[in-house]
Amino acid sequence: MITIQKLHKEYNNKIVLQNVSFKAKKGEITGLIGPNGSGKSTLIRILLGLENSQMGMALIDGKKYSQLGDNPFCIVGSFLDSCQPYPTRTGFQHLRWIGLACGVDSNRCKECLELVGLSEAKNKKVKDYSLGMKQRLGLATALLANPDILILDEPINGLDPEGIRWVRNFLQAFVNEGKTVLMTSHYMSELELTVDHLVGISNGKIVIDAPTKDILKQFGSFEEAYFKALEGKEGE
Ligand SMILES: Nc1ncnc2c1ncn2[C@@H]1O[C@H](COP(=O)(O)OP(=O)(O)OP(=O)(O)O)[C@@H](O)[C@H]1O
Repeated sequence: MITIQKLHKEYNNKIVLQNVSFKAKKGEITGLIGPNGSGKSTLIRILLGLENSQMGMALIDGKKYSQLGDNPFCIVGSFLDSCQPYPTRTGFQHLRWIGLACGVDSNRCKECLELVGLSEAKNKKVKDYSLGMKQRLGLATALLANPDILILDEPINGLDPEGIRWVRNFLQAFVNEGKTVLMTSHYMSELELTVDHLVGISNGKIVIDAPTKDILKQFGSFEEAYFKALEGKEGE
């Protein structure tokens, strides 16, 4: 489980996250939406120990990332849009390099390439991968140490419909094993099909935190729910 509790973050006196609290539960895909600059990536970076917050907590199974032990990759796998593989390495070399850092052997690297459908492209250089192939490689990297939790920043960005469908099916099978996913995306209608729970953020504040089925029952779509929630906040 991922627990975000009263998180507060400022950069140069500009508030980016304000009293943000929510949970991403086991057995569920939780989607995090919000416009550009609303604080989604900052929240994820805090969760992964790449940034500090001024107040509040971001916990993975009750612990800060830095308290997860010698091999946090076994507990949580992540995919950050900003982390690009070295372009002249092959897909396999990229995984092998990360695998060596987290105690994973070359068979598991091959297995992960197979899982994401990149076996045939394993000896191709990353610079020759399409965007969709790079996204798949990012997912393979997150899965390398067989974690129970995935934290994915924009995993479907730029994917074609087949790729998006593949990621959806993959993540749903992942949480059906009792695992946890937290993912961000701008594609609201795709998230309707993918996530079990939605958290909406605007100007660093939570504006939605509800199960998908309740949102769709009440508003018909994530888009309607999100913009209604913003109207509600404007009136406060
Ligand atoms: N290292 C930093 N120093 C100063 N300001 C930052 C830094 N990182 C992020 N910000 C600011 O924090 C705000 C939130 O950025 P963040 O990247 O978290 O938003 P986001 O919701 O992920 O946006 P997007 O959807 O465009 O990826 C933005 O105003 C951004 O300029």
